[in-house]
Amino acid sequence: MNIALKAPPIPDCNVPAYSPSGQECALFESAWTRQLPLLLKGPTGCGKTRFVAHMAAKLGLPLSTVSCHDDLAAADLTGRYLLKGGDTVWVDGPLTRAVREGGICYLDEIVEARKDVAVVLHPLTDDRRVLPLERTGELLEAPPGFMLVVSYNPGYQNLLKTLKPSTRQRFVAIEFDFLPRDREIAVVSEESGLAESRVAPLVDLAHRLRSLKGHDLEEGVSTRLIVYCASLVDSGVTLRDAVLATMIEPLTDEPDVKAALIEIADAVIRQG
Ligand SMILES: Nc1ncnc2c1ncn2[C@@H]1O[C@H](COP(=O)(O)OP(=O)(O)OP(=O)(O)O)[C@@H](O)[C@H]1O
Repeated sequence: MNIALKAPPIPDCNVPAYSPSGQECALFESAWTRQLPLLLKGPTGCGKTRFVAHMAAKLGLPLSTVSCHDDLAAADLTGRYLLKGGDTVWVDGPLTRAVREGGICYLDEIVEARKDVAVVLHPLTDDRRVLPLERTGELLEAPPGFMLVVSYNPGYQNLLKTLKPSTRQRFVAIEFDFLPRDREIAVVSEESGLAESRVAPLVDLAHRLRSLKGHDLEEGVSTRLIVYCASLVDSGVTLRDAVLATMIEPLTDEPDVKAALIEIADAVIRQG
C-alpha cells in the first residue's frame, strides 16, 4: 500500500548539516514514502548517523537512536515492566515509542545486538509492519510515518556477527564511504571552523592512513577524527600534537605501527 506521505516544511537552520555523496537523500525519502526499512552500511565515522539525523529533521519526524551492543536484547527495544512507587508499570522502549509516535528508529551497529532482536524486527520490516508486544498482549500497527533504519560496519564483521539473509533482505540498503577529498575538506572545515587550506593536509594524511586499512590497521581514520583534529588545531593545539591525539593514538596501541604512522604524519605535515 502506498499512502501519500508528505514532509512538512522545516526551517533549514533546524536541520543538522549533511553533505550528500550521491542520491541517498532522495532514496531515503522514497523509502520512507513507500514505508520501506533502510539498511546503511559503511565504516565508522563516515556520516551515517548524521545522515539519519538530517533526514529525520528534514521530514519533521521524531528520531530515537539506539547504539546496539552485545548485551542489547529485544526487551531493551520494546520495553519492560518496571517497579514505580510500589506499582508495576509498563515502560515503552525506544522502538515501541517510535512505532507509537510514527517516527524514525535508528539502530546503530545492529549486528552487535542479541539474536532475539531479529525476532521483533521481522514482522516490522515486511508488509505486516506490526510490532507484537508479548508482555502487554498488544499488536501495534506501525503508522505510515514510522521507519526503521539500521546500520552496520561491514569491516568489523566476523562469522559470528553477520546479519542473516532473512534479515538483510527485508531492507533497502545503501553503502556509505568517506567523501571525495575536496568535499571532505569542505565538511571538516565547516564542522570545525578551521580554514579549508589548513584542513587539506589533514585530509591528505587521512587518505594515506586509510590506505593502510587491512594491513597494519583495522580501521582507517574517520571523518569524525579529522573533525576532532581540525577542532583542536582551531583551538590553538599544535598540528603535530593534534594529529597524534586524534589521528594516531585512537588507531593503534602497537608501538611499531604507531612509529610508522608518526613517520607518515611527519612527512605529510612537513609537506603541508
Ligand atoms: N556527509 C557528511 N556531512 C556532514 N558531516 C559529516 C559527513 N560525514 C561525516 N561528517 C562528520 O563526521 C562526524 C561523524 O559522523 P557520524 O557520527 O554520522 O558517523 P557514523 O557513520 O554514524 O559512525 P558510527 O558508525 O561510528 O556511528 C559527524 O558528526 C560530522 O561532523
